[in-house]
Amino acid sequence: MEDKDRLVAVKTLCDIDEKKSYSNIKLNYYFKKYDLSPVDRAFSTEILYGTIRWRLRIDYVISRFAKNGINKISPWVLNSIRIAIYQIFFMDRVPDFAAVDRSVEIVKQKEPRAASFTNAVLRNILRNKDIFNSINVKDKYKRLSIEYSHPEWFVKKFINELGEEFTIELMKKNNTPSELTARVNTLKISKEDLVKIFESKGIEVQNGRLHESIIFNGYSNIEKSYEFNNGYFIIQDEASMLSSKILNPMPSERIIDMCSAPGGKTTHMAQLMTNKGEILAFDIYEHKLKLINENAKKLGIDIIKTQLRDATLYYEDLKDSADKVLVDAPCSGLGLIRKKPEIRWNINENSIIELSKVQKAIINNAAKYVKQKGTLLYSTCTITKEENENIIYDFLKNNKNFDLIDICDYIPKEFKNDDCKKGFLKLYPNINNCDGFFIAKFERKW
Ligand SMILES: C[S@@+](CC[C@H](N)C(=O)[O-])C[C@H]1O[C@@H](n2cnc3c(N)ncnc32)[C@H](O)[C@@H]1O
Repeated sequence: MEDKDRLVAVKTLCDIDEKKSYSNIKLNYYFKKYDLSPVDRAFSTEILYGTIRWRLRIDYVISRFAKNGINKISPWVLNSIRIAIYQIFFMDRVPDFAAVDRSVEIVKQKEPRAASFTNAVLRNILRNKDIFNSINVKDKYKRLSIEYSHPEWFVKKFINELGEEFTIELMKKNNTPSELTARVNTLKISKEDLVKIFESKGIEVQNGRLHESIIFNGYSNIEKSYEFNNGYFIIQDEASMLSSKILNPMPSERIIDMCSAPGGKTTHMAQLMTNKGEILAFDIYEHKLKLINENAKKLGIDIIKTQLRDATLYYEDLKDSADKVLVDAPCSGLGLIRKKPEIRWNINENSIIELSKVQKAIINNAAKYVKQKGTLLYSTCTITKEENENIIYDFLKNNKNFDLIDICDYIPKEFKNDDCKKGFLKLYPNINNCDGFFIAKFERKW
């Protein structure tokens, strides 16, 4: 079959819309099914993520040419049109006619009667290319929402909380792909030795901003490498690494990780503990616990004990039992929009409220497992107040035996701001060039 790369992008987009599939999982599934070459995979990936990122802006253009409105267009046809528009406006190397013709061909495969409509809409857009840059909407929030392709509630919420200039910078950054960052597994190899191996293989890596972090320069197949499969490194963002570093687990301590899968932080803590001590790692999904065990095995770690537990429930057997407890809570993930651009379309203000209830339940249980003078760390990969500041201040109100503690010593200058003295750190992609993240550390006083 011809042009499998674009077909894969359309199929993945339809699965995301209709079955709420995860983009990365579906994309990999279709890569294998259609046996795509590395070059085709890169092309599909660019079209897919670009189209998801710019969906609202693209749909605005379509809506100006589709007489009966965008809602009347079937997902197959709509997504075929969307990918063509992405190529026309964002990919200089693709000739306009190729973008149009290929999408018309894809439409023909499933809905031949819609081919002439697709052709007409796309050719009309080509004749009126200026429209992409003339967003004819008076309302400021709506206009910014279209211009930067983020939901309107997101624009309003963050302009109210962080100001217009900051929110625009945040959205601009969210629309750029992130670097591929990895954590060197110092239990198996030093950073210097791993970098030397990569250099000898012509794989470009840069030193990261943390002792154990490195950054790959555009190498997309790194997870197929011998070094990855032998556990010399794991893919992880620096913001996520900071969470374990700030908790500062020590060899021979007993740690509880309340929400641990797939084990990025659990295995990092084990690494910081030089694989000595004990980590109880919980998750609510059995299949996700398997991922932790697989990761730990690959990384040469044997101090992690995975257990199927619901962190919103209280377990008497764990009372006062841990030196340190990590709550890396399930959250809206709005700090990860660069890596998972669809998050912005799947989350709304109600889901944030629902998640904050789960987060409250988890942190309050976690506190009961901390020994006297022990520590509790709360983190999320999101930037909403509801899931971060509100949670920790509510927690302090209900747990008078805990205090926030200064975390400045653990934070390199590129990530630091004055809040570290108060005991927390909020990271933004546009400021810190990492995932959006929140970390707060408490000590149990009595
Ligand atoms: C942010 S992720 C954790 C990421 C992990 N700490 C890491 O660094 O790789 C949140 C995890 O919480 C799990 N989870 C959601 N609800 C839970 C619950 N009630 N109890 C325990 N785990 C839960 C999810 O399955 C998910 O794996």
